[in-house]
Amino acid sequence: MTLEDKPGLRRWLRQRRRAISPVDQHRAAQAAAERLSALARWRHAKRVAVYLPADGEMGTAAVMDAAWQAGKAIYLPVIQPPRGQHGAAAARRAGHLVFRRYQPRTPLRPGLLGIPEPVRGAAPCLPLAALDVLVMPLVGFDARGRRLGMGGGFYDRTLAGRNGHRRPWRVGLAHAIQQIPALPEDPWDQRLDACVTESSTWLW
Ligand SMILES: Nc1nc2c(c(=O)[nH]1)N(C=O)[C@@H](CNc1ccc(C(=O)N[C@@H](CCC(=O)O)C(=O)O)cc1)CN2
Ligand SMILES: Nc1ncnc2c1ncn2[C@@H]1O[C@H](COP(=O)(O)OP(=O)(O)OP(=O)(O)O)[C@@H](O)[C@H]1O
Repeated sequence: MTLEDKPGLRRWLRQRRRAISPVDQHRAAQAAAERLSALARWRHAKRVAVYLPADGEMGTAAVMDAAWQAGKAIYLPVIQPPRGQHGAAAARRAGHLVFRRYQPRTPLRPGLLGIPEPVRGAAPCLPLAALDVLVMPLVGFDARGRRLGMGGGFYDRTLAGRNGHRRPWRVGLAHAIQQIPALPEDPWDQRLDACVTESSTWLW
């Protein structure tokens, strides 16, 4: 495997992430939540998008509890297939994300790729530009803020073409073992503004 091989890197990093024990997962998520809560951009944010962890991703329960307690509104990503099309295959090809409000009692249902999402109608949608902070899940990141995701291209497509607009601050949340020296970068890849792990805070 070379560092240019995104699918190989993804498999290897996902395996490492899944191998973290539940106790270590919990400890790491607490530590990462404290680090994130200390950042000024986070403290000043009123509307934040988070994710529900899957496949060993850094946990977000502590982050969400802290956000609710601080009076922030939380939003979760919902996969949208391209206009006029349906199903997981269409979503994978050209889908993007919208963000739905999530409160402690909002009903969830598995979305097109199996990750739970607030059900339609139960929660209002917010345009990306109205979010102050976008907490992004990731498979890998490097020392320059490049991000490797699960491979759907959803965050990349959702953020594409928004560089001149008001845009949320993009912070990755990850385990330290997800950092690698240098990731390959494709022209459509969207970089992180910051990344928080259980042991470090990176600001770019
Ligand atoms: N927690 C979390 N939520 C998220 C993302 C994410 O990366 N993490 N996404 C970031 O884009 C979007 C979902 N993207 C996804 C991309 C690929 C797979 C995936 O490959 N899942 C299975 C196969 C499931 C299937 O095909 O039905 C797998 O793990 O192999 C899942 C979600 C929105 N929500
Ligand atoms: N702005 C875009 N316009 C069109 N296609 C895009 C765009 N961004 C990404 N894609 C497509 O999405 C696919 C997956 O991209 P990539 O492997 O970089 O995903 P990822 O960053 O790992 O996933 P995610 O953002 O969902 O976490 C690529 O094949 C690419 O063609």
